[in-house]
Amino acid sequence: MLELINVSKDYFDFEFVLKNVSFSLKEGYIMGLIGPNGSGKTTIINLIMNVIKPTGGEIKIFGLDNTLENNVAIKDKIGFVFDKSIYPEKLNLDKLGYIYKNLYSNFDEEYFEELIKKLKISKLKKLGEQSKGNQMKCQIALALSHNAKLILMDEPAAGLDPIVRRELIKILLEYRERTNAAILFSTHLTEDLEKVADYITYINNGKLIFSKSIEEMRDEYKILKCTISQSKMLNESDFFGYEKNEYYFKGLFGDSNIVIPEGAIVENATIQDIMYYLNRK
Ligand SMILES: Nc1ncnc2c1ncn2[C@@H]1O[C@H](COP(=O)(O)OP(=O)(O)OP(=O)(O)O)[C@@H](O)[C@H]1O
Repeated sequence: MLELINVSKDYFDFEFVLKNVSFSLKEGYIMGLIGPNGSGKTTIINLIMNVIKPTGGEIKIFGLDNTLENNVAIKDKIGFVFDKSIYPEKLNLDKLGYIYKNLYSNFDEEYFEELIKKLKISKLKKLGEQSKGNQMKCQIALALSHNAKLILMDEPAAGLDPIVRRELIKILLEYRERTNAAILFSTHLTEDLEKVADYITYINNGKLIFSKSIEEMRDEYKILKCTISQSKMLNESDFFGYEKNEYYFKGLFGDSNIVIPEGAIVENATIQDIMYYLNRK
């Protein structure tokens, strides 16, 4: 469905913003794209959308090279949300719905109306007169309105309140159920991903750190918490990252052979723990 093979991007030939990134996503699965600010998430989404060109590597969508000659066929089946609204501010959802109906071969008017109701947005208010969160909701309704088989979303939950974020998760799960689409979305809101993602792809500094299923991640990364005196018997180099002060030690590890000090607590790492401690190497 979506495959990135050794994709690299640099600007002005000197600084790589992405280096040899490879991962794939199958239909019917939801993948969260995570990474610190400036790590390359938006660049990846823009490359998949063919808005910018890679310096090296290949991107395949529905088995087709995402180059210009396949652009129309591919775009027809992609629903997208960018981190900033790309539509003229004087348009409203009513007009945009009309444009989408003419642009996409599978526009579903009934479902579009349903989404507008669920997201509680106005069809008639101009985009420029709507709050940032509501502009995002408009993009989401449009992205899901035409039976796209691949949904790409760059920070769709940014600026949404917690209630709407929950609704968005429900909508994405329902959409996947309806269409068996693949959904890739970038976010800093890792607790949302715990609820919805099947796979996590972690980018840091333009490099792929991992692309794994949530189950693999849970098996592979654990958190150990103990007092500083209990930690004396630990080998700190066994940890991907850790923090300690004069009272406690907390670290991320993966090796099931490490000896756990008596009284220490071992628990599953959250996505946020994994990002945080891998960054503290
Ligand atoms: N047009 C450009 N010219 C030069 N460098 C660019 C350009 N666009 C992006 N970059 C650089 O590419 C790197 C990755 O940026 P990108 O926007 O993909 O990160 P991100 O992971 O989406 O960040 P954030 O979480 O802050 O949105 C950054 O260092 C950025 O400065």
